[in-house]
Order: sequence, then structure tokens, then C-alpha cells
Amino acid sequence: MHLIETTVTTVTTNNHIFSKQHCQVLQNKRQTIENSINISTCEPNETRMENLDNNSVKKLSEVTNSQDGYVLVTGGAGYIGSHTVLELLLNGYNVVVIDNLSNSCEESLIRVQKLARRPLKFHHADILDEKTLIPVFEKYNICAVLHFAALKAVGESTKIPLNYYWNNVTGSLNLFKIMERFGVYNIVFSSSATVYGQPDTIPVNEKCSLGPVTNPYGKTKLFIEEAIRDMCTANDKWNAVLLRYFNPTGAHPSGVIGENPRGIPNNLMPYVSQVVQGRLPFVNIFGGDYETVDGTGIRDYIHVCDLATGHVAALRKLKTKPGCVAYNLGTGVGYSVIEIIQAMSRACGKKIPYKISKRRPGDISVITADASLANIELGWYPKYNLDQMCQDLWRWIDSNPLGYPEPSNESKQNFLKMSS
Ligand SMILES: O=c1ccn([C@@H]2O[C@H](COP(=O)(O)OP(=O)(O)O[C@H]3O[C@H](CO)[C@@H](O)[C@H](O)[C@H]3O)[C@@H](O)[C@H]2O)c(=O)[nH]1
Repeated sequence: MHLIETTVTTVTTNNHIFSKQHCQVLQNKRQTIENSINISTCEPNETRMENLDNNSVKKLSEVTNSQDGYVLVTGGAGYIGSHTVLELLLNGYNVVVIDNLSNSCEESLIRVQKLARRPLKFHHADILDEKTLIPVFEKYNICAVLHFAALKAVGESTKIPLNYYWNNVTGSLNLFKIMERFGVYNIVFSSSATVYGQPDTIPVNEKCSLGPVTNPYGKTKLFIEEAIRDMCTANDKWNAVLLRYFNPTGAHPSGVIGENPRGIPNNLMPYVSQVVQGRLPFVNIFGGDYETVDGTGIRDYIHVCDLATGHVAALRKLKTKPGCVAYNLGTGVGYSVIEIIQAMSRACGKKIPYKISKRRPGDISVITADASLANIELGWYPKYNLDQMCQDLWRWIDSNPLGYPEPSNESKQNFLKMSS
């Protein structure tokens, strides 16, 4: 087992796409991009909240053409969903959330309302169950849908692929059919960098070929993208923005909302967090023999609040009737697993033990985003660097060591009363 200050010898093999020279290019590029990222945080402040009411009507009508219009957020109680709902509320949108709460809880939304100082609407509904979906479309004037609801664990998807195809693909098609029935043709879809498979060129841009995708979860994202593309081609009433996220992490700078994984986390950052808390003994690094700076896999980590602002920018894009467009949301900066552990260690001031084990099946070596299309066409830029992502993540886990508590009955009642 290594501790973070241990120098790890890089083991390389010859059968990988990325040479040492390429890694050096990535390193240099990272430095340039890091220097250009605006590191000011988007922490909400009193002024912004107080000004909200003056701006809200204007912002809402900009996108929805209706002051009564709602943005429907599927899976809005989850990690990225809840941060996006907060950003929507802060930007003046009316929001109705549906969630089946299978991997989330109401507490995130209770806290979102407190942070935003604005109410949202919530319905316990499932994208697979039209009996729960239709009443929501009947009740609200829905102008656009942000579609997050999905199963999302790559490893789990290789074990129970049918559940993934059923929930993600069938659920999405069900949702799209109901949207069509109610004349709602605007959608922002929560896609993933995983649709690129292992790209030939790094950073990857939206013109790069898609697939082959190495796991069922990723395939569901690709299939849904394809379905949306076909829908937009067949009927020009449809407008869709496909957002391909790279590796989301961090938490709202307040430390009040964040990621709340159930069971042993699959993803790196939540796993590292539980090691920091002493809930898990060490980080298992999957593979030390990739041809990268230190032999461990490289990813493009992006702050969840930057993803949230990306969704608001995507909603505005829908107003221009773009047809079907895809955007990468990443910083363009890649970090190895060891660099992530070191950054987290800096944020929490603790040593983080780790052990290098064999590669995880289905993993790729390196991926980073070319997000210049989103910069140009959405006017979207990430604001947070890696240290801020880790600091915000640490603030969230330090103040909520066991994640969200079960809300009290009274607070649940109040929430439901406010919501429906
Ligand atoms: O316990 C762990 C977990 C992960 N890793 C490594 O950490 C990196 C990141 O892994 P992870 O956090 O699981 O993310 P990815 O596999 O890159 O996939 C994420 O990022 C994709 C977008 O690129 C999203 O589509 C997926 O939902 C999301 O899980 C990879 O090199 C993994 O091998 C470890 O070494 N140990």
C-alpha cells in the first residue's frame, strides 16, 4: 500500500495509444488551460438572491415565452439534477421535478429550496410509469424538459444490463412519447463522454466518431442520443441539446447539497471521500500500467456547479430552435487518479492511502474534453479548478458525513404541501 507522498514508479506497456510524449503534450496543454480558467466561484450571495425577483420574470419569458411555463426536471433530486434545479431557481425559472427516489431523497430538494429561497414543485413519479407522468404534463404548462433520470453505475450496468436498457432506454422513449402527446418538443438530455468510447484524438470534440462504447450504461446514453437525433430529423418541431458530461465532482460551495451515493461508491471521487472519512480503508487504483504520466487513468473532472450552469445555457440555446446539437461539458484539463488523490489530500489535509490493483474492465486510458463548441455557441465556460472541486467536496462531506439524513416527518409534510 502506498501513501500519497510515496513516489509511484510508472510501469508502461507498449500496447496503448498514448505515448509519453503525448502525455507531456497533455501536461503542457493542461497548464495553459488551468491558467486561463476563471477561478472565481459562483457562490450565491445575498445580492444575487435579493435581485432575483426583479430578473426572474424576464429570464423566464426569455426561454419559455410564458410566465406560467415550467421546466420539467426528471431525476431532479439526484446529484447533478439537484445542483441544476438550484441554478434554474436562482435564474428565475419555474421548476417541476419528478423523481422516483430510487437513488435520491427529498432532502436534497428541501435544501435546494432553502438555498434558492424559492419553492419548486415535486412529484414522486417514474419515467417508466406513464400513469405517474401524464398527470404532471396535464397539471403544468411544461415548456422544456431537462432529462437526468437514469441508472448510472458503469460497473453495475455490466452485471444487470437489462435493467439499464429497460430503465434508461425504455424510460426515455416513454417520456419522449408523452412529451410529443402534450406538444412539448424541447429537451436537454444528460448524456456522457462515455459515448465516445476510447477516442482516437484527445481532447475529444463533438465531431469525433461515437463508440464503440465499452459498457451497457454508456450504450444506453448512445442509444438515447440516436433516438433523439432521429426524432429531430423526422420532425422539426423537436429541439434537443445533448450535453456530454465528462467526470462530474465537487459540491455546491455552501456545503449544503452534494453527492449522496448509496452503498459502496463506484466512482473515484465518492470512493476517495469515504476513504478520507475512514469509512473505507484505502483507494483501490484500477491500473498502474496505463501509458500516462504516472500509469493511472486520466479523466477530465468538472465541478457539478459548472455542469449546472451548462444546463441553463443549453435551455437558452433551445430558444434558437437548433434542431439536435451536442456539446461537451468538461474543462479540457486531464488528471490522473494519483493526482486526484493528491488534490483531495491537499483539500482535507489528510493522507489518503491507496493501493494499485489491476485494471477495471471497460475502463479507457485517457479522455479529456474539447469544450470549445460549448464556449462559443452556449457562451459557457467552467469556473472551477481541481482544488476548488476538492475543497467543495470536502466541505460537503465534512458537514454531512453520512450524506443526507432522512427528513423529519414534519419537514417532509411541509415539502409535499409546498410542492403539490
Ligand atoms: O475506486 C476507483 C474508482 C475509479 N478509479 C479510476 O478513476 C478514474 C475515473 O473513474 P470513475 O470515477 O468511475 O469515472 P469513469 O469511469 O471515467 O466514468 C464516469 O465518467 C463518465 C464520463 O466520462 C460518466 O459517463 C460515468 O457516468 C462516470 O461514472 C478511472 O481511471 C478509474 O479506473 C479507480 O482507480 N478507483
